Amino acid sequence: MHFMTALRAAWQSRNSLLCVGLDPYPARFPAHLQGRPDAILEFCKGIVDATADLVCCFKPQIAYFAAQRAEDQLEDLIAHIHERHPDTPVILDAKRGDIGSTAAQYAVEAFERFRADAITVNPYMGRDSVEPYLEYADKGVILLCRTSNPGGSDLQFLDVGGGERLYERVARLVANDWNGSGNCGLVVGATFPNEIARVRHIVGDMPLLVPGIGAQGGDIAETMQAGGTAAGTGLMINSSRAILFAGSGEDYALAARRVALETRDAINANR
Ligand SMILES: O=C(O)c1cc(=O)[nH]c(=O)n1[C@@H]1O[C@H](COP(=O)(O)O)[C@@H](O)[C@H]1O
Repeated sequence: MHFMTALRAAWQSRNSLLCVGLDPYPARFPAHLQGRPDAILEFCKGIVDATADLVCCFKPQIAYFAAQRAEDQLEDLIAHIHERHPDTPVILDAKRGDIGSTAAQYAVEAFERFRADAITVNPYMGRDSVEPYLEYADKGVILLCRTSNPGGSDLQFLDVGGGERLYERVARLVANDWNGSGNCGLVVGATFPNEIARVRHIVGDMPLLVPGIGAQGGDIAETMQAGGTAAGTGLMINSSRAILFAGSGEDYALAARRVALETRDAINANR
């Protein structure tokens, strides 16, 4: 199924705009999982199974798996999500960016090896560097636009002419030129609600991945006001650490579910 079709269906069926980010950090795992060779997979499966009915998508961050030599566990985790929660799209957060021939290999890695439904991509190297992902017309390609970190302003806020800022140019380019297959989305941080509103104005109803609530302190109400569409959807609002590490005991998945539920409900209260 097309990523966008699956996302829209999940927004409706789950009544949720929440994306749970899967950033497994072994030092924060509960004691009963510490030291197990499959700890990353088991930790993430616990979170996924406890929260799947509350989310519109999951977003594993590849660095947390690669740093632990656990790419095989990432493959197994995504297979588990497809098998047990088939209506829940998976965004592989990899923020790739390279020349076309190399990008083609990254696209194979994301969509064929890991079987992700969407990937995050850095647009800085331009259209030909993004083309190999766009060619997978049923997969989502989610481009960094206005990132949540403070240093994002160093470049993304530069005036690229006529008062237009770089992140606005990215939004305009993606909406007008790169989205021929309707499979593009943009990343805009919850820590910058004014920019979420600017991007929403530029791109219409295009889905926005919005990290930055929870551990980074972004405001849910401001995010919703700035980025929600007329239909009350259009957003994948990501929270990782605040949900993953809500508890530190054997019942960590229950604690994660409690925070995921609160977060989903806080989002819905502002739709
Ligand atoms: O592309 C992303 O997901 C992303 C973009 C961005 O601008 N800021 C950002 O925090 N992220 C990711 O979103 C997640 C945020 O995690 P928490 O701050 O723990 O909720 C991490 O996986 C980041 O890598």
